[in-house]
Amino acid sequence: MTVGVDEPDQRGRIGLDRVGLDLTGNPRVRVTAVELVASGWHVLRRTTFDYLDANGAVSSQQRETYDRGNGATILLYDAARRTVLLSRQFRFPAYVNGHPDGMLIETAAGLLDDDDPATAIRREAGEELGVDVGELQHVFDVFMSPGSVTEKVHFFAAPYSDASRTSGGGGVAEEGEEIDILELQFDEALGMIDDGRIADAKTIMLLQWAALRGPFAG
Ligand SMILES: Nc1nc2c(ncn2[C@@H]2O[C@H](COP(=O)(O)OP(=O)(O)O[C@H]3O[C@H](CO)[C@@H](O)[C@H](O)[C@@H]3O)[C@@H](O)[C@H]2O)c(=O)[nH]1
Ligand SMILES: [Mg+2]
Repeated sequence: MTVGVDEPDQRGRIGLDRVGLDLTGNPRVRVTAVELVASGWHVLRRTTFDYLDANGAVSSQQRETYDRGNGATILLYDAARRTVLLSRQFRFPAYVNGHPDGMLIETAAGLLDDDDPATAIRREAGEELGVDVGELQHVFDVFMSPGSVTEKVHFFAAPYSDASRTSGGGGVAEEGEEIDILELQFDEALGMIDDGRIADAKTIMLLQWAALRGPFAG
């Protein structure tokens, strides 16, 4: 028995070595082998596939992919007061790669786990920012790092108000989360992209969407 293959791992997963073998959407691609390189909190695979190029030649290629499941994120805004509600938390991968203290300012976000995107983002907005989200606006679905990471992130926006800030937020302590809640003027948040104080992709995308086509457009 191998954990994650035929015996559930710590997150209940099996069949981790079979993902991709049944793909049929692209007739130029035929997956021939999947190797589970590492299976920890997330999963690293090395996949071998035959690739038919534009000249008609077939080559065998390998790609490593990091699979952490899919995620969702949300911009919470108050259009009347021109504010947004963001989180700040320690992100080790950013810290180890040059961010001065690893304290990243982000839109609320989380992994879907077994939920659909809308359910997951309502859960995360409550856990992280203490907001009980009403009507949701779907913005777009994005592959954030398609050369190596499988993750697709579902983007949303929703209004918030004092009345919808129903709990303290702050994250789930048992999961090691410690999240500060930041309420910022929208124009200040945009300025923080320019000077690097906001350096998270999903957050920049949602703030720029809000300025271009969302609640602060025009
Ligand atoms: N023990 C352990 N815990 C981990 C590990 N990696 C993450 N965690 C924990 O797993 C939980 C994940 O929290 P979520 O809120 O569900 O996810 P997220 O990390 O905020 O992810 C969101 O932001 C990412 C970065 O922008 C997105 O990539 C992702 O899709 C999502 O939107 C956190 O408590 C985190 O500490 C690990 O390697 N080991
Ligand atoms: Mg999160």
